[in-house]
Amino acid sequence: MRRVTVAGERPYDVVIGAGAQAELGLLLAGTAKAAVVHAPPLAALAGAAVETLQTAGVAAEAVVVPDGEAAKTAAVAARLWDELGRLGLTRSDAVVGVGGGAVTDLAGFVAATWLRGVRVVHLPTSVLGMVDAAVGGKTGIDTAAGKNLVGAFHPPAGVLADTDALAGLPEAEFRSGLAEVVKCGLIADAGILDLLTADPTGRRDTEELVERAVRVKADAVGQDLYDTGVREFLNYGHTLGHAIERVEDFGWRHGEAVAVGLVFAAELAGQAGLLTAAEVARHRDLVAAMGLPTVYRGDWAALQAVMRVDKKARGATLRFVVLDGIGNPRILADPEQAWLDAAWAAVSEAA
Ligand SMILES: NC(=O)c1ccc[n+]([C@@H]2O[C@H](COP(=O)([O-])OP(=O)(O)OC[C@H]3O[C@@H](n4cnc5c(N)ncnc54)[C@H](O)[C@@H]3O)[C@@H](O)[C@H]2O)c1
Ligand SMILES: O=C(O)C(=O)C[C@@H](O)[C@H](O)[C@H](O)COP(=O)(O)O
Ligand SMILES: [Zn+2]
Repeated sequence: MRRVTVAGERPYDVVIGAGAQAELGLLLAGTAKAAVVHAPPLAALAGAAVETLQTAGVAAEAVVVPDGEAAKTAAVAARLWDELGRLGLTRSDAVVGVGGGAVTDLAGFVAATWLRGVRVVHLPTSVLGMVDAAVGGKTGIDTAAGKNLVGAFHPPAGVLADTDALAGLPEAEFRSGLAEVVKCGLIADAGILDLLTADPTGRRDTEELVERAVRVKADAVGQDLYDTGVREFLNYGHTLGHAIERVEDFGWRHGEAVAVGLVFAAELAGQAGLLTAAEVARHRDLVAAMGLPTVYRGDWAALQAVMRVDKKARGATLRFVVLDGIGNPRILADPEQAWLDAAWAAVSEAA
């Protein structure tokens, strides 16, 4: 089993490997009650988690929420608070999130807010959840204005990334998760880029890729839980990516939108003279080889309006994560409109 410790006020481990789920009973030993939150497609895995907990003496109950991004709404959060009330969940009890990033974001947010904070343990079941969403304590839901606009920083008590769960993950979801992996490679770990260049499917080296990406995330989060410094670099590709998700009414997969956002950010850095043409091409070629989109045709004015509510914006100042050379992220504030337009042209008009 691979283990990555996330530093902080209450450090916790991300356990990665086949059978990691079995550690759930140990993690929550002595807990009286747990609510196991999951969407319908993960009923079997959630059922197994409930059984593991019951065997460990925890009165666990499954609570079903809608699948995918539809779970990340205020209405669903309110229903979940009602469920926790019905179960009588107290401050010594716990919430368990079983599923992709949408479910762990919701479960984490509800745990952060219920009684002003109860423990949450995540059992991510998608690549994206394992490498990113379940780790680091960013929790949240969407609003009409955009992605993750309501939320809290609430680190989990533990993350069990059981790679056996990936057997049932649809191929498109697997690929989508790899967008966050290649993001980590581009901002911090050339080894990830080498592995994905050798096998762009990510199938040959899945566990190593998951561990490496988790290490990149843990390193940033351990230094900057509250997103005021180095953690912002984990948002590489997300300024346009989140805007695409919003404009598409959350019908695009997160990783697919981020993939286009990575190419856009590289083009922007090219315009700013921070990346060479070859480095920009490396972004596009690798993302394309991984079967992820590099092109998006849409309403540029609408996308720019949504980007203004990106969490990195400060007042009227738009701030983008860009690379000053591969592996060297920095913030680019208020880029020239001509650079933005040229980067947009490059992702929207590409043949
Ligand atoms: N909190 C964070 O730091 C953070 C980081 C990255 C992404 N996110 C959020 O995560 C969400 C995306 O997560 P996602 O890509 O996992 O999407 P998702 O949670 O919407 O899951 C995608 C689909 O895959 C299914 N699925 C998941 N695991 C499965 C399995 N093992 N077998 C069969 N089906 C399975 C789900 O039921 C769903 O239909 C977005 O809302 C994004 O904003 C959060
Ligand atoms: O953990 C972070 O910090 C990230 O930026 C990771 C992102 O991949 C993730 O999508 C996150 O949810 C985005 O956060 P937001 O603050 O831009 O909503
Ligand atoms: Zn993301």
